[in-house]
Amino acid sequence: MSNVRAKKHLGQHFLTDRHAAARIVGALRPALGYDTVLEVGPGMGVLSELLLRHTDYQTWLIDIDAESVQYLKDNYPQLGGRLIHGDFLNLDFSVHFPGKLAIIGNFPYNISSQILFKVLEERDRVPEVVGMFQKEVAERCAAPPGGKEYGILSVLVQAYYHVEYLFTVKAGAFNPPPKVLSGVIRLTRNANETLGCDEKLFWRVVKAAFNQRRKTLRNALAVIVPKDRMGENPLYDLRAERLSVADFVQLTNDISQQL
Ligand SMILES: C[S@@+](CC[C@H](N)C(=O)[O-])C[C@H]1O[C@@H](n2cnc3c(N)ncnc32)[C@H](O)[C@@H]1O
Repeated sequence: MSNVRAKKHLGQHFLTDRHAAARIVGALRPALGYDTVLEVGPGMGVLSELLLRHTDYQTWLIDIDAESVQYLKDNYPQLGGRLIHGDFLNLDFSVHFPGKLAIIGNFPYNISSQILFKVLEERDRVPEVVGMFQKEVAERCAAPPGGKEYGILSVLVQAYYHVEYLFTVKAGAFNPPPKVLSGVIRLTRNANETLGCDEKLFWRVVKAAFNQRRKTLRNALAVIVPKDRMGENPLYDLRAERLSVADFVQLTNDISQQL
């Protein structure tokens, strides 16, 4: 079977380091309460092969690339309808996945943020994510308040998931090698399903706060609530990067009362 030709526009860098592949797959914990694992972007199946050895969950694959899908069909005929040719970003979860599922992947780096936002949309059916991203993106997801990596992605991901940075993977572990380092992270859904505030407003507040991250929140959030109605909450005198998720929840509740 000939190999899949790597296509740059689809972010195709195939992992050749089997030790790293085993660590990624080994980071899944089906005991968290799922019996399905969806791999996004399986390519030539370096992770899929390991996933398919497990009997405590059922493995599904989705890849946008017709050549990869044909390769996987030829090599893993047992997958049948669990191999989807399509765009993960347009996947309708309710069609295939009535229950909870974990998501895993060595994700295409050109659409990292969109993948994370799709996961956030589906957060109530996705208790766990194990994934490889460009190292900077993985670090942004895990970043604590206070630093320059801490931003919209950090707050929104951490609002719903506990984030662990697991390990770094060098460029030489791939064919062709990417220009950047990669980082593997694990996300575990928080026990609390809701944040304790108006969540739509929370998202607006977080985005507005970081859109003008050099300003204090009193200035940055004036697009949502007029300054003269902001009250005395001392959080308004800080910049976005100083606030924890709990602070953003508190601020959202404060703003809700003023609107
Ligand atoms: C970095 S490669 C990883 C391949 C393989 N998992 C590995 O580790 O060697 C990313 C894979 O994602 C696929 N891909 C790119 N965009 C996608 C999308 N929107 N939906 C599903 N798969 C996508 C590519 O075709 C490619 O197979």
